[in-house]
Amino acid sequence: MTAQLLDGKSIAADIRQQIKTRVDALLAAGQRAPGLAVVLVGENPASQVYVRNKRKACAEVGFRSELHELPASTTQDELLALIDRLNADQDIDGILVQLPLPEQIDETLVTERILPTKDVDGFHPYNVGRLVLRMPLLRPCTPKGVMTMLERTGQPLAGLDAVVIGQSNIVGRPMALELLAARCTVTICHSRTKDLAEKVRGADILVAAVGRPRFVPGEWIKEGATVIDVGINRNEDGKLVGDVDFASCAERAAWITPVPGGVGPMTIASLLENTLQAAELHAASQAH
Ligand SMILES: Nc1nc2c(c(=O)[nH]1)N[C@@H](CN(C=O)c1ccc(C(=O)N[C@@H](CCC(=O)O)C(=O)O)cc1)CN2
Repeated sequence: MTAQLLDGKSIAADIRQQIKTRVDALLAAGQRAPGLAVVLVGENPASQVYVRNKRKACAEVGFRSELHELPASTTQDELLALIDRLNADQDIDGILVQLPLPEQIDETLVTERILPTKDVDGFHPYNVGRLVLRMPLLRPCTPKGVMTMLERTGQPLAGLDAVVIGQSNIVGRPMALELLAARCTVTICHSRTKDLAEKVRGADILVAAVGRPRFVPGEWIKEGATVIDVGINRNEDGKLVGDVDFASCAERAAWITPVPGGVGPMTIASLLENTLQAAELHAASQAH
Protein backbone atom coordinates (compact mmCIF):
# COMPACT_ATOMS: atom_id res chain seq x y z
CA MET A 1 0.00 0.00 0.00
CA THR A 2 1.16 3.55 -0.62
CA ALA A 3 -0.33 6.05 1.76
CA GLN A 4 -2.46 9.03 0.86
CA LEU A 5 -1.21 12.28 2.31
CA LEU A 6 -3.18 13.99 5.09
CA ASP A 7 -2.25 17.50 4.03
CA GLY A 8 -2.45 19.69 7.14
CA LYS A 9 -1.46 22.79 5.23
CA SER A 10 -4.43 22.56 2.91
CA ILE A 11 -6.96 21.47 5.60
CA ALA A 12 -5.78 24.39 7.77
CA ALA A 13 -6.28 26.77 4.81
CA ASP A 14 -9.91 25.51 4.47
CA ILE A 15 -10.50 26.10 8.18
CA ARG A 16 -9.07 29.62 7.99
CA GLN A 17 -11.40 30.36 5.08
CA GLN A 18 -14.43 29.12 7.06
CA ILE A 19 -13.41 31.20 10.09
CA LYS A 20 -12.90 34.30 7.96
CA THR A 21 -16.45 33.93 6.62
CA ARG A 22 -17.77 33.81 10.20
CA VAL A 23 -15.71 36.85 11.24
CA ASP A 24 -17.01 38.79 8.21
CA ALA A 25 -20.56 37.93 9.33
CA LEU A 26 -19.82 39.16 12.89
CA LEU A 27 -18.47 42.44 11.56
CA ALA A 28 -21.42 42.85 9.18
CA ALA A 29 -23.73 42.40 12.20
CA GLY A 30 -21.94 45.28 13.96
CA GLN A 31 -20.02 43.09 16.41
CA ARG A 32 -16.30 43.32 17.05
CA ALA A 33 -13.68 40.88 15.77
CA PRO A 34 -12.38 38.21 18.20
CA GLY A 35 -9.26 39.35 20.08
CA LEU A 36 -6.29 37.18 21.06
CA ALA A 37 -3.46 38.14 23.45
CA VAL A 38 -0.22 36.27 22.78
CA VAL A 39 2.41 36.27 25.51
CA LEU A 40 6.02 35.42 24.67
CA VAL A 41 8.62 35.32 27.45
CA GLY A 42 12.27 35.22 26.40
CA GLU A 43 13.87 34.76 23.02
CA ASN A 44 13.51 31.07 22.10
CA PRO A 45 13.88 31.20 18.27
CA ALA A 46 11.34 28.38 17.62
CA SER A 47 8.78 30.07 19.90
CA GLN A 48 9.33 33.36 18.06
CA VAL A 49 8.51 31.59 14.76
CA TYR A 50 5.37 29.91 16.19
CA VAL A 51 4.13 33.19 17.69
CA ARG A 52 4.73 35.03 14.41
CA ASN A 53 2.81 32.33 12.52
CA LYS A 54 -0.08 32.44 15.00
CA ARG A 55 -0.40 36.22 14.67
CA LYS A 56 -0.18 35.98 10.87
CA ALA A 57 -3.04 33.43 10.91
CA CYS A 58 -5.07 35.76 13.16
CA ALA A 59 -4.57 38.64 10.73
CA GLU A 60 -5.59 36.43 7.79
CA VAL A 61 -8.99 35.57 9.32
CA GLY A 62 -9.64 39.10 10.61
CA PHE A 63 -8.95 38.56 14.34
CA ARG A 64 -7.29 41.26 16.43
CA SER A 65 -4.11 40.03 18.07
CA GLU A 66 -1.77 41.75 20.48
CA LEU A 67 1.73 40.57 21.36
CA HIS A 68 3.17 40.90 24.86
CA GLU A 69 6.91 40.30 24.55
CA LEU A 70 8.60 39.99 27.94
CA PRO A 71 12.31 39.57 28.71
CA ALA A 72 13.70 36.16 29.74
CA SER A 73 14.32 37.65 33.23
CA THR A 74 10.56 38.20 33.82
CA THR A 75 9.49 37.05 37.28
CA GLN A 76 6.54 34.78 37.92
CA ASP A 77 4.69 37.58 39.71
CA GLU A 78 5.15 39.91 36.73
CA LEU A 79 3.74 37.31 34.35
CA LEU A 80 0.81 36.51 36.66
CA ALA A 81 0.04 40.24 36.95
CA LEU A 82 -0.08 40.51 33.14
CA ILE A 83 -2.46 37.52 32.97
CA ASP A 84 -4.71 39.16 35.58
CA ARG A 85 -4.89 42.30 33.43
CA LEU A 86 -5.68 40.27 30.29
CA ASN A 87 -8.33 38.24 32.17
CA ALA A 88 -10.06 41.51 33.07
CA ASP A 89 -9.70 43.08 29.61
CA GLN A 90 -13.12 43.03 27.91
CA ASP A 91 -11.52 43.41 24.46
CA ILE A 92 -9.55 40.18 24.87
CA ASP A 93 -11.35 36.86 24.24
CA GLY A 94 -8.37 34.49 24.30
CA ILE A 95 -5.01 34.37 26.09
CA LEU A 96 -2.11 32.25 24.93
CA VAL A 97 1.19 31.98 26.81
CA GLN A 98 3.74 30.42 24.48
CA LEU A 99 5.57 27.44 25.98
CA PRO A 100 8.23 26.63 27.10
CA LEU A 101 8.65 29.31 29.78
CA PRO A 102 11.98 30.25 31.44
CA GLU A 103 12.81 27.99 34.38
CA GLN A 104 12.07 30.57 37.13
CA ILE A 105 8.39 30.48 36.09
CA ASP A 106 6.03 27.68 37.13
CA GLU A 107 4.04 26.65 34.03
CA THR A 108 1.26 25.11 36.10
CA LEU A 109 0.64 28.31 38.08
CA VAL A 110 0.54 30.30 34.85
CA THR A 111 -1.84 27.88 33.13
CA GLU A 112 -4.16 27.88 36.14
CA ARG A 113 -4.22 31.69 36.30
CA ILE A 114 -5.80 32.10 32.84
CA LEU A 115 -9.61 32.23 32.97
CA PRO A 116 -10.85 28.85 31.64
CA THR A 117 -13.13 30.68 29.19
CA LYS A 118 -10.12 32.57 27.77
CA ASP A 119 -7.82 29.51 27.78
CA VAL A 120 -7.58 29.06 24.01
CA ASP A 121 -4.74 26.53 24.42
CA GLY A 122 -7.13 24.28 26.37
CA PHE A 123 -4.44 23.55 28.99
CA HIS A 124 -6.30 24.75 32.13
CA PRO A 125 -7.27 21.86 34.47
CA TYR A 126 -10.92 22.91 34.04
CA ASN A 127 -10.73 22.40 30.26
CA VAL A 128 -8.74 19.16 30.60
CA GLY A 129 -11.30 17.93 33.15
CA ARG A 130 -14.16 18.70 30.79
CA LEU A 131 -12.41 16.65 28.11
CA VAL A 132 -12.01 13.75 30.57
CA LEU A 133 -15.75 13.93 31.27
CA ARG A 134 -16.64 14.06 27.56
CA MET A 135 -18.07 17.57 27.94
CA PRO A 136 -15.31 19.50 26.13
CA LEU A 137 -15.25 23.28 26.17
CA LEU A 138 -11.91 24.63 24.86
CA ARG A 139 -9.88 21.63 23.63
CA PRO A 140 -6.05 21.42 23.46
CA CYS A 141 -5.06 22.56 19.97
CA THR A 142 -2.74 19.82 18.68
CA PRO A 143 -5.02 16.85 19.55
CA LYS A 144 -8.04 18.79 18.29
CA GLY A 145 -6.23 19.40 14.99
CA VAL A 146 -5.39 15.68 14.75
CA MET A 147 -9.08 14.78 15.25
CA THR A 148 -10.02 17.17 12.45
CA MET A 149 -7.50 15.41 10.18
CA LEU A 150 -8.82 11.98 11.14
CA GLU A 151 -12.36 13.12 10.24
CA ARG A 152 -11.05 14.03 6.79
CA THR A 153 -10.07 10.38 6.13
CA GLY A 154 -13.80 9.56 6.23
CA GLN A 155 -13.20 6.35 8.22
CA PRO A 156 -15.47 5.68 11.22
CA LEU A 157 -13.20 5.75 14.30
CA ALA A 158 -15.39 3.77 16.72
CA GLY A 159 -13.83 0.42 17.58
CA LEU A 160 -10.43 1.13 15.99
CA ASP A 161 -7.26 0.36 17.94
CA ALA A 162 -5.32 3.57 18.51
CA VAL A 163 -1.79 3.81 19.90
CA VAL A 164 -0.40 7.12 21.16
CA ILE A 165 3.36 7.25 21.75
CA GLY A 166 4.03 10.04 24.26
CA GLN A 167 2.30 11.06 27.46
CA SER A 168 2.86 14.84 27.60
CA ASN A 169 0.18 17.11 29.05
CA ILE A 170 -0.15 19.11 25.83
CA VAL A 171 -0.24 16.26 23.29
CA GLY A 172 -0.15 12.61 24.43
CA ARG A 173 -2.69 12.64 27.26
CA PRO A 174 -5.35 14.89 25.67
CA MET A 175 -4.83 13.00 22.38
CA ALA A 176 -5.67 9.72 24.13
CA LEU A 177 -8.79 11.33 25.65
CA GLU A 178 -9.93 12.62 22.26
CA LEU A 179 -9.51 9.17 20.69
CA LEU A 180 -11.30 7.53 23.62
CA ALA A 181 -14.18 10.01 23.23
CA ALA A 182 -14.33 8.94 19.56
CA ARG A 183 -14.73 5.36 20.90
CA CYS A 184 -11.34 4.03 19.87
CA THR A 185 -9.59 1.46 22.06
CA VAL A 186 -6.60 3.48 23.18
CA THR A 187 -3.11 2.45 24.33
CA ILE A 188 -0.74 5.15 25.63
CA CYS A 189 2.93 4.21 25.27
CA HIS A 190 5.96 5.96 26.77
CA SER A 191 9.65 5.45 27.57
CA ARG A 192 8.93 2.56 30.00
CA THR A 193 6.55 0.70 27.67
CA LYS A 194 7.48 -2.94 27.05
CA ASP A 195 7.33 -4.35 23.50
CA LEU A 196 6.59 -0.99 21.88
CA ALA A 197 7.01 -2.42 18.37
CA GLU A 198 4.35 -5.09 19.07
CA LYS A 199 1.92 -2.50 20.40
CA VAL A 200 2.43 -0.25 17.38
CA ARG A 201 1.97 -3.25 15.04
CA GLY A 202 -1.58 -3.60 16.40
CA ALA A 203 -2.51 0.04 15.75
CA ASP A 204 -5.16 1.06 13.20
CA ILE A 205 -4.28 4.63 14.19
CA LEU A 206 -0.80 5.60 15.36
CA VAL A 207 -0.07 9.02 16.85
CA ALA A 208 3.66 9.55 17.37
CA ALA A 209 4.61 12.36 19.76
CA VAL A 210 7.98 11.15 21.02
CA GLY A 211 10.33 13.99 20.09
CA ARG A 212 12.91 11.66 18.50
CA PRO A 213 13.70 11.94 14.79
CA ARG A 214 12.44 9.00 12.65
CA PHE A 215 11.88 6.91 15.79
CA VAL A 216 9.15 4.71 14.25
CA PRO A 217 10.31 2.49 11.35
CA GLY A 218 8.00 1.32 8.57
CA GLU A 219 8.21 -2.31 9.71
CA TRP A 220 6.22 -1.40 12.88
CA ILE A 221 3.26 -0.13 10.85
CA LYS A 222 0.15 -2.25 10.30
CA GLU A 223 -0.87 -2.49 6.64
CA GLY A 224 -3.60 0.14 6.01
CA ALA A 225 -3.04 2.09 9.26
CA THR A 226 -3.39 5.85 9.67
CA VAL A 227 -0.10 7.40 10.81
CA ILE A 228 -0.14 10.81 12.49
CA ASP A 229 3.27 12.37 13.10
CA VAL A 230 3.31 15.08 15.76
CA GLY A 231 7.12 15.29 15.94
CA ILE A 232 9.08 18.30 14.73
CA ASN A 233 12.80 17.55 14.90
CA ARG A 234 15.82 18.94 13.06
CA ASN A 235 18.10 16.30 11.55
CA GLU A 236 21.87 16.57 11.02
CA ASP A 237 21.45 18.72 7.86
CA GLY A 238 19.07 21.11 9.64
CA LYS A 239 16.03 19.68 7.80
CA LEU A 240 12.72 19.22 9.66
CA VAL A 241 11.81 15.57 10.21
CA GLY A 242 9.05 13.89 12.19
CA ASP A 243 9.00 11.06 14.73
CA VAL A 244 8.23 8.44 12.05
CA ASP A 245 10.37 7.38 9.14
CA PHE A 246 8.09 8.86 6.49
CA ALA A 247 9.23 6.92 3.40
CA SER A 248 9.05 3.42 4.92
CA CYS A 249 5.86 4.12 6.95
CA ALA A 250 4.12 5.51 3.83
CA GLU A 251 4.71 2.17 2.07
CA ARG A 252 2.40 0.39 4.54
CA ALA A 253 0.00 3.06 5.81
CA ALA A 254 -3.26 4.06 4.11
CA TRP A 255 -2.96 7.66 5.38
CA ILE A 256 0.03 9.59 6.70
CA THR A 257 0.80 13.17 7.75
CA PRO A 258 3.92 14.90 6.42
CA VAL A 259 6.42 16.94 8.47
CA PRO A 260 6.43 19.84 7.86
CA GLY A 261 2.92 20.63 6.62
CA GLY A 262 0.94 18.11 8.70
CA VAL A 263 -0.03 18.49 12.34
CA GLY A 264 1.84 21.82 12.87
CA PRO A 265 -0.47 23.97 10.69
CA MET A 266 -3.49 22.16 12.22
CA THR A 267 -2.37 23.25 15.72
CA ILE A 268 -2.61 26.87 14.59
CA ALA A 269 -5.95 26.30 12.81
CA SER A 270 -7.37 24.82 16.04
CA LEU A 271 -6.13 27.84 17.97
CA LEU A 272 -8.16 30.06 15.62
CA GLU A 273 -11.24 27.85 16.13
CA ASN A 274 -10.79 28.05 19.90
CA THR A 275 -10.39 31.83 19.80
CA LEU A 276 -13.63 32.18 17.84
CA GLN A 277 -15.36 29.85 20.33
CA ALA A 278 -13.97 31.89 23.27
CA ALA A 279 -15.26 35.10 21.64
CA GLU A 280 -18.72 33.51 21.32
CA LEU A 281 -18.62 32.45 25.00
CA HIS A 282 -17.59 35.97 25.96
CA ALA A 283 -20.38 37.56 23.89
CA ALA A 284 -22.96 35.16 25.38
CA SER A 285 -21.81 35.96 28.94
CA GLN A 286 -22.17 39.70 28.28
CA ALA A 287 -25.67 39.26 26.84
CA HIS A 288 -26.92 38.02 30.24
N1 LIG B 1 1.16 27.78 24.29
C1 LIG B 1 1.57 26.78 23.48
N2 LIG B 1 2.87 26.49 23.41
C2 LIG B 1 3.26 25.45 22.60
C3 LIG B 1 2.32 24.74 21.82
C4 LIG B 1 0.96 25.09 21.93
O1 LIG B 1 0.06 24.48 21.29
N3 LIG B 1 0.62 26.12 22.76
N4 LIG B 1 2.75 23.76 20.91
C5 LIG B 1 4.15 23.69 20.54
C6 LIG B 1 4.58 24.63 19.46
N5 LIG B 1 3.55 25.07 18.50
C7 LIG B 1 2.60 25.93 18.90
O2 LIG B 1 2.79 26.78 19.71
C8 LIG B 1 3.66 24.79 17.10
C9 LIG B 1 4.66 24.01 16.61
C10 LIG B 1 4.81 23.83 15.22
C11 LIG B 1 3.94 24.43 14.34
C12 LIG B 1 4.10 24.31 12.87
O3 LIG B 1 3.28 24.81 12.13
N6 LIG B 1 5.18 23.71 12.39
C13 LIG B 1 5.48 23.67 10.98
C14 LIG B 1 6.98 23.80 10.80
C15 LIG B 1 7.45 25.14 11.32
C16 LIG B 1 8.97 25.30 11.21
O4 LIG B 1 9.44 25.60 10.11
O5 LIG B 1 9.65 25.18 12.24
C17 LIG B 1 4.96 22.37 10.37
O6 LIG B 1 4.89 21.36 11.10
O7 LIG B 1 4.66 22.40 9.19
C18 LIG B 1 2.92 25.18 14.83
C19 LIG B 1 2.77 25.37 16.20
C20 LIG B 1 5.01 23.99 21.77
N7 LIG B 1 4.58 25.15 22.48
